[in-house]
Amino acid sequence: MSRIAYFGPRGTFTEQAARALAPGEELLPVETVRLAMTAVRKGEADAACVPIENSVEGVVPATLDGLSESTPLVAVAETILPVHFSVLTRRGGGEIRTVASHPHALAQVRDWLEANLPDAHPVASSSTSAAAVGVLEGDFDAAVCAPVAVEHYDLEVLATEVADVSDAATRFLLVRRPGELPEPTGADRTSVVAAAANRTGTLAELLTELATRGINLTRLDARPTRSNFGEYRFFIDFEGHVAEPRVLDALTALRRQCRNLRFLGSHPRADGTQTTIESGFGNDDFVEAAGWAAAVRRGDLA
Ligand SMILES: O=C(O)C(=O)C[C@]1(C(=O)O)C=C[C@@H](O)C=C1
Repeated sequence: MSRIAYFGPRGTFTEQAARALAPGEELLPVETVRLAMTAVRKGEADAACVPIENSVEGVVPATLDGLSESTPLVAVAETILPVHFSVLTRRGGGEIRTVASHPHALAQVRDWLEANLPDAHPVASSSTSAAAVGVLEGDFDAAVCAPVAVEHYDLEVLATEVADVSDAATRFLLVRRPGELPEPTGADRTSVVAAAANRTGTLAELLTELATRGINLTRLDARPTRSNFGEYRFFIDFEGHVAEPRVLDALTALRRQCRNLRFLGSHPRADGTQTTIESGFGNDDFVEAAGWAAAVRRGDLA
């Protein structure tokens, strides 16, 4: 049985994601995204489940930073969960003066809080279920949580299906130490992080390497390198799998442009969207062209 560390404590959306990504495996709740990754790096867990991006609030910075620091980890699977919250309070609790949750969660229920708990003060907690623990312990009066939290914490449900954007969703990754890659499926995502040099056109050069190979981007984010003010790491997700000749060709070109490039994995997309391949950019086109060039090199052209 594998051991899967996840961003906890028990009752987070990430726990739900971990159950979906690793059914039947042993789950290990840890306090932060970073500690979940550290558990994998140290060999205390085989994989970690972490949130990567939300359709309303965007990326989870702790996950991007965790993927670019220390020793490499690669994403081997992902899942997308719809995000509707439950608001939990202490049993028989009185006035609600503070309402706690993960900052990503609070940002997704701002309108609801304004309309329903206008006098409650929002307080950031390390995760949605850490907020539930805080309510139990008397630190806050209400918590905005994943619906499963109520199964773990003896709290009263004040509201369910709370979401300012009704079809909000969060994507989660399962990350491991580098090893065998998942097989390509035709609906895959490849991720890299590049610390590009601070000079004119570097980002444009990297993106051009993908564009000229007909590779569609699915996400682009920047995070500061933390060493020099104004220097960034670019997190680039794109369609395709590194087992495909055109993607491997693009990756090789990115590495040529940027020595500080980290491969973050190729894995099936949770939404099942097939890779769009325009005419002339197919894997067969790349193989045929490479064969032709090799023949030229050998002097074999008829
Ligand atoms: O705290 C949790 O329950 C989490 O799993 C984290 C997280 C996030 O960071 O995006 C996951 C889903 C929701 O969007 C809100 C919080």
